[in-house]
Amino acid sequence: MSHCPQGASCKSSRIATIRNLSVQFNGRTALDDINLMLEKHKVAVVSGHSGCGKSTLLKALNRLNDSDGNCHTQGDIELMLSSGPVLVNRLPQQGLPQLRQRVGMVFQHPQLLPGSIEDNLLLPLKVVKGLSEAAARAKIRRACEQASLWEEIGDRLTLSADSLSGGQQQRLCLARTLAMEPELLLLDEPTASLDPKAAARIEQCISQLAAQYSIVMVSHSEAQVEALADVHIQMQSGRIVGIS
Ligand SMILES: Nc1ncnc2c1ncn2[C@@H]1O[C@H](COP(=O)(O)OP(=O)(O)OP(=O)(O)O)[C@@H](O)[C@H]1O
Repeated sequence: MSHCPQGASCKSSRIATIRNLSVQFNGRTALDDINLMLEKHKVAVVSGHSGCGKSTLLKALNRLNDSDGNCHTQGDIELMLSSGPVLVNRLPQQGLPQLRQRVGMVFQHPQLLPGSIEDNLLLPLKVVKGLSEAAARAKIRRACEQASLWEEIGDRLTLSADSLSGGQQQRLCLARTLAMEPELLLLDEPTASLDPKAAARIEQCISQLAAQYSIVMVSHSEAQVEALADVHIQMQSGRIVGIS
């Protein structure tokens, strides 16, 4: 990744600038000429009908669409990270693990690794970040606290992650992502598979995290848009049709 030569760009209030972004899968358009600016430390909520391109837009920000060999992306995404500006679509393959640390993602359904709660928290820190066991352990409590999970799991870290409730599993995924210290947090319908009480816990976390992170979140819930969105991005058929 390129480094900012102490330029004003690092101090930009913008976390992402998307220019003329189009994405096709197998030649079919999923995103069509998206232009968008996202501000730092704001929550942008993306909504729109099923299949309109919301997840594709999120995944474009950390090049996750690339994992599908039939995906073709055009246009530019510039991220203003603490290390300097990064042109996402021009990063070589070997830059992607670092990009995905800086731009963390939580998916609709909890994506747990097989193993214990602490395995889930420690493994990415050790394998992806290359931290020692002690250094990795030092990070997990804070991440769990940020995800409002520590009180519930702090004394049972060695239990299987499968033993947690759906809402706890999703907050574990959030904690695992936060432990990697991302700058931009992508949340793809993080409450979709949860009951209202568990969803409310996650919403509470998100509103607290907003002070510290730049967040782009997909939601179908008008109440969530109302409660969480600094910016509401409405999509239709691969295009942005409203920003409010
Ligand atoms: N890996 C893929 N391979 C082929 N087509 C894909 C792939 N990912 C997405 N698409 C297609 O791109 C379009 C946009 O999909 P996307 O998942 O971004 O929609 P979405 O708005 O997030 O939908 P939902 O609300 O149902 O999750 C859809 O037509 C979808 O079928």
